[in-house]
Amino acid sequence: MAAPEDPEVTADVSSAPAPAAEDFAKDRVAGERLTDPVSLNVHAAEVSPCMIVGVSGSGKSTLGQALAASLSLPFLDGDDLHPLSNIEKMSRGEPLTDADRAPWLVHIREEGSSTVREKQTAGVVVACSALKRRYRDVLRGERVGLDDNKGQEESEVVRRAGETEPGAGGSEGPTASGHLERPSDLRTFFVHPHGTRDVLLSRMESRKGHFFKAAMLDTQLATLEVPALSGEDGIVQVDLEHDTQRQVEEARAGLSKWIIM
Ligand SMILES: Nc1ncnc2c1ncn2[C@@H]1O[C@H](COP(=O)(O)OP(=O)(O)OP(=O)(O)O)[C@@H](O)[C@H]1O
Ligand SMILES: O=C(O)[C@H](O)[C@@H](O)[C@H](O)[C@H](O)CO
Repeated sequence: MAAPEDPEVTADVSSAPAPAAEDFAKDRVAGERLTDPVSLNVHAAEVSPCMIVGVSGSGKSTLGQALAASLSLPFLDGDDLHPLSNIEKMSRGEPLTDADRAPWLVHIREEGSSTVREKQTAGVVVACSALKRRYRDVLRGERVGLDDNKGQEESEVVRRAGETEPGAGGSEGPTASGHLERPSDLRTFFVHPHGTRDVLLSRMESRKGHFFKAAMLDTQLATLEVPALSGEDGIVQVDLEHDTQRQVEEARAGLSKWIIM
């Protein structure tokens, strides 16, 4: 995958402190669900993650796996990369805050870039809710503040975590371990399956054994900043009600505006 132009690097800093490695669910950490890596036939040096974003139950994992297979790229599921504390919180029916999501978003960006490096692929497809524009900016590798007005204490957590790591250049993004790539190294695109609350609710209610409670759908919808309406670059919206194969075709058609496939 290749992108013709670099996104602008933001000046502000933030993300949250990275939980220790052992805080992340060992059996969920990236790797076991990766598809076999095969490079795309592309003609430029840059590689690109493609993030499938949206509220719970919108079909991110289903579409992400299918799109990854279609593009012969590895797939990562953001749900597999949450710290255990986030899983426990969502299982109790409590929505995550910006401070809960910040280290997770940084971890996803890092896993995406390390997957590309290790598997030597032209990109990676990742399912991740990324409900707000600032979350997507973190996934783009930009330095942004995450602050959901939960009070000074959380803001402070986020601010401290965003302090530049020793040795990090002024234009480099935030990182749990101090080595996130510059945004231009790994340009990011977003595919959003978008549809109605009724369809989302019926999909979630028919899903058994998932940690996410259907009642939290409304908090997700209230939090969602619809990517196509947020003035962002690199956004493809697909119809939630279309079958997966059709969504893959829509996603590929949209991405072809920026990516040589
Ligand atoms: N295009 C589709 N048409 C009909 N059903 C679908 C489609 N895509 C996914 N589903 C179904 O909807 C449910 C949710 O899908 P999926 O788990 O992929 O969503 P998700 O956004 O990854 O959810 P979460 O973030 O909560 O894990 C599943 O039961 C899945 O089989
Ligand atoms: O941002 C969030 O609140 C969370 O990431 C959720 O969206 C879950 O990860 C997922 O969607 C549930 O399956």
